[in-house]
Amino acid sequence: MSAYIALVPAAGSGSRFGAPSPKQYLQLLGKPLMWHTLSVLAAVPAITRVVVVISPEDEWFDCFDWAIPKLEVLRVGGASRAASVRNGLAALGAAGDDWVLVHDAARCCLTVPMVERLIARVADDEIGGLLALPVADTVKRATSDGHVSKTVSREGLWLAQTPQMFRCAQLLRALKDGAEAAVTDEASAIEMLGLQPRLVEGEAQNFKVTYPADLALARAILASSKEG
Ligand SMILES: Nc1ccn([C@@H]2O[C@H](COP(=O)(O)OP(=O)(O)OP(=O)(O)O)[C@@H](O)[C@H]2O)c(=O)n1
Ligand SMILES: C[C@](O)(CO)[C@H](O)COP(=O)(O)O
Repeated sequence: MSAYIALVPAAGSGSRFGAPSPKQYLQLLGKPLMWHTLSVLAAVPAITRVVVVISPEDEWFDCFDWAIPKLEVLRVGGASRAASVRNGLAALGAAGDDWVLVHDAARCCLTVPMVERLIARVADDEIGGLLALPVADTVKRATSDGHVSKTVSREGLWLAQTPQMFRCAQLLRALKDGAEAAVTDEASAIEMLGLQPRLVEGEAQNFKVTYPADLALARAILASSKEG
């Protein structure tokens, strides 16, 4: 039987957030932000390993007591998200047909049901798939000076989230085939092989903490989920 392995790229610097430490280590309800992310993945019964990829120069990870079951750390992060994922996959020691669920450290409001929905919808799929959200607003293309050049049909447009779930060997091949420079997510690399990943409905709360204002929203969501 194929295993399900969570791989969490966490080697980014959080330049858009602009905090003194990378955003994945900011305090959120008394824990580092990515503690919430890793805890959810570890709580999914089907997932047997939760592997976090940090930078070789990371000076923060060892400052915290993570106390998360199934957690492993690899200090093989690269210069881009895709390089961190590729290096992590290469170092995993997984079987080629194992499933890897790549999830951004910075998407800390993920829930167990979201992950289970992805697994249930994709496990029988040949290729794999990802959580994503259908675009709900009117979409504008901008001119270079910030005016509307045209309104784009939202029909068939989705916003990619994570986890993104693929077979280990196929994803590694996709990321090795020179795709790394061109892709911002795993699905794009798979698409470059001519394949069509499955889209599975995500949720708005599974947003990526990117800018400072995002932290208050993440705090509110996590606090209310603990109250309920
Ligand atoms: N070289 C990199 C760059 C990013 N990431 C990870 O990829 C995820 C999504 O990236 P993003 O939100 O863009 O994070 P940063 O690169 O840290 O942010 P920024 O682009 O603002 O610098 C994050 O969990 C981040 O830590 C990574 O592992 N290795
Ligand atoms: C993978 C991703 O989360 C999909 O939306 C996203 O592309 C990663 O963040 P980045 O800002 O593109 O690095």
